[in-house]
Amino acid sequence: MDMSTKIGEQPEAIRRVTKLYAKLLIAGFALSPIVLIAYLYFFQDPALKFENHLFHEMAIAAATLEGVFVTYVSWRCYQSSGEPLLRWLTLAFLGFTAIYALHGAFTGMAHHNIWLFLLYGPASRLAMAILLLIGLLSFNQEADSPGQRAAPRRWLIWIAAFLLVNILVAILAYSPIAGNPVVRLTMEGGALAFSAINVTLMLIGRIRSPLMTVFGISITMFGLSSLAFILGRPWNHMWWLAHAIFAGGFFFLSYGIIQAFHTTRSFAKVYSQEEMVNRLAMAMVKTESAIQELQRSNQMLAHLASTDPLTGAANRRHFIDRVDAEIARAKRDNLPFSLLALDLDNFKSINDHYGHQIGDEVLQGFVQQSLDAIRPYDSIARMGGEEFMILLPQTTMDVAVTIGERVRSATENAVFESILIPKLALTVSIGVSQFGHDGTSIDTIFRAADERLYRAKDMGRNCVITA
Ligand SMILES: Nc1nc2c(ncn2[C@@H]2O[C@H](COP(=O)(O)OP(=O)(O)OP(=O)(O)O)[C@@H](O)[C@H]2O)c(=O)[nH]1
Repeated sequence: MDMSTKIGEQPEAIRRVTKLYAKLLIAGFALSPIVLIAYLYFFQDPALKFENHLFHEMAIAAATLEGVFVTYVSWRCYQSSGEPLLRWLTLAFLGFTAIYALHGAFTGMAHHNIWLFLLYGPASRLAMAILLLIGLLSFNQEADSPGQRAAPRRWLIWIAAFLLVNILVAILAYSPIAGNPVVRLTMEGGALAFSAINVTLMLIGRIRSPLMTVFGISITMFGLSSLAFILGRPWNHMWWLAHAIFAGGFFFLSYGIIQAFHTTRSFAKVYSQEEMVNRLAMAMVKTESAIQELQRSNQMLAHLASTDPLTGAANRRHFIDRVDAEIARAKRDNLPFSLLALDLDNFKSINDHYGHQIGDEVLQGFVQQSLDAIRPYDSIARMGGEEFMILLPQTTMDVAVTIGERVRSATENAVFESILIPKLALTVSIGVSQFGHDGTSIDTIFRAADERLYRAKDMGRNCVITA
């Protein structure tokens, strides 16, 4: 076997054939009761009966309990998702249970008034088929608001409607037309027709999420059970088979409800490929934005860790890293670079005269002025207090002096806009060193620049010293 063949890379023909096969399987499964119906129709004597009241009562009691349980689980799903389809499913189960229970309850009345016993069956299936069709028509409609979901009024109106149906069926059972075959056939045929419409609409609408497929198969079974009820007669085998087919559909649909309950609580959306792809895409977008956010935070942290918070200049540690890198580069490419050590003159007196706040603003203004005076690839760092350093890559001493001079005169002539105090005299003393000329280690070039800075101070400040 070729292990390199990946999923999704199957030949088109196989893909198509297997898809068609899957569709046929679903259709075959949904329609399989036809075989049983046909078997009884052609090979069984319709006069054969199994009239067992107790068995019927017990079966319908079990069906009623099942109906109550499925109604409850659907209702819980609806409360959670607000999906209109689930509201209608809940009502369909509730209506069916409320009406069908009487079919069981009146089993004993079968000999007294057969219609009182019989008509509740088709009535319950008709009500359920109508509600299930309305449910399908609400497929993918917007979810009900939490307020709408909880409102008891709606539910009470529906319960009243189902009780009214029960009363109407009783009235019908005692009316002269009760025995007219049209009555039962209209109800049972109606249930069959609504189920057929339901499945047809699903096929036309190409609604085929896995749970909706369960829905479609169940509705097909409900339709077929109505067909069997039409063909059957009370207590004969076709009639019992009809019960069994209906129960099969009911159980299968309840399986779908339970799946919804354990996953999204939304019948239409659970397991839908579209939904899963959407969720995956949403998760990916979230992950991506989280990663971007993380990267931004990391950059921010790196920036904070490497800059002086007051002036925005690099801090001492970061500057040392840069100089180290520059030393490595200079050694490798045999290129010069220079350093300026700067110290603001008589800065203490600025603080003393104008206050610390103004002193801070002067420091910030000085960094901005210096950035304007140096080249884009030069960098300035605050080494502490009012001491700064400038790294001048690929720069010899004479160029460094020119740049230092530019910084010095810019400082001397600066009018710090943020400062409202006129005639604030600010000057800077600068010592220059050059890698190679003054040594090849960070210590020696730092020391050389510092020594020249002190000499500049000694020589009366506001000057650039190189030796
Ligand atoms: N406003 C402000 N002042 C600072 C800051 N860091 C250090 N200083 C002040 O900078 C002054 C440095 O004074 P000194 O070291 O005596 O030097 P100077 O007054 O600049 O005199 P010379 O360097 O000899 O020209 C001190 O008054 C410090 O308080 C700061 O972040 N903000």
